[in-house]
Amino acid sequence: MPVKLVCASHTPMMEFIHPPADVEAKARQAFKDLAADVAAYDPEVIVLFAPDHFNGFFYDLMPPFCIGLRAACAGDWDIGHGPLNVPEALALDLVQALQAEDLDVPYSYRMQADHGFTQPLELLAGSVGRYPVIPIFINGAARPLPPCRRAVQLGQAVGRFLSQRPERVLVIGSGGLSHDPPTPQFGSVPPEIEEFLIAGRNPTPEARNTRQQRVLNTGRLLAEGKGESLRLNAEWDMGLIDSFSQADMDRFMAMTNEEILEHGGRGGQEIRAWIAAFACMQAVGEYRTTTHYYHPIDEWIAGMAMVSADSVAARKEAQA
Ligand SMILES: O=C(O)CCc1cccc(O)c1O
Ligand SMILES: [Fe+2]
Repeated sequence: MPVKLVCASHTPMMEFIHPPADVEAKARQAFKDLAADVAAYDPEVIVLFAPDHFNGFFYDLMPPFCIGLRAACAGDWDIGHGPLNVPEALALDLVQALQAEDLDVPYSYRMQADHGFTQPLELLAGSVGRYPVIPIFINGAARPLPPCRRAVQLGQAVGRFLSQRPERVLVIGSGGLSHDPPTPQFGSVPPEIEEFLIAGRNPTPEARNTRQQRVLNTGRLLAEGKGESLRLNAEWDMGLIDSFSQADMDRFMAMTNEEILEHGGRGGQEIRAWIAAFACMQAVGEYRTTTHYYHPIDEWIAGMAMVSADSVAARKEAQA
């Protein structure tokens, strides 16, 4: 029944390209401090909302959401390998609880979890397999995207399910405040890239490397004030954090894809993961947030933020 939330940006570029040393040190320390909080909380299960980046989900069958009943690391950016520790019976119960609420949620017995999932598990939970985790994919990359209000509704329904459960739960939302990585967009790319977007699972190491170099190059250019990618937008990001802190779900129910793209860039669409996570938290009860970190880090193409939330009831108990 107790639920704690952590939402954080991800950026697999962390091990490959470096911002000024003091910026990097503070970001890493903030992740370490949060990981210590997570270890102290000692979750019995993690519910992880995260996007994919054409590593595990493709246009041959693109769901708006997907609950992993079994899942393994996709292997992109060399983060994590092998299976996630999914509590299969509990995940199946969740699917059925959502169905009972008329939410037609897709599920998978062979989900590939990319860095959207694996990086927060490594940074916040110590390793991919450390705690039982129910991975919930939210499409934030493949247009047409599910409306933000669907992420609110999904999150709330997951929260209602968790309210009925005895486990100590950590809810994680992974990804995007403002950032604009060079993820190819169907409709404006040549046929061979379209083919990749439709059926590009399990690429060769060479293909993976080519893609990653392109992302790293975009980071280099952004840090030099060059390139095509949208600048990071601290004002937009702080506004989002503020809305989450106020549990302003009305804003997210009405948030449009165009608005996100304009202010937050292509990667900004990943905000759906935070939206679902906070909607989940809100359905469990009143909460208070703590902003642990924010800094726009060009080299990492990330409005890098870390925010946690604890339920007011749990805080009162802790004080008593
Ligand atoms: O691998 C990719 O295609 C994109 C990697 C990537 C980079 C910066 C921020 C992100 O959120 C992200 O996902
Ligand atoms: Fe991402």
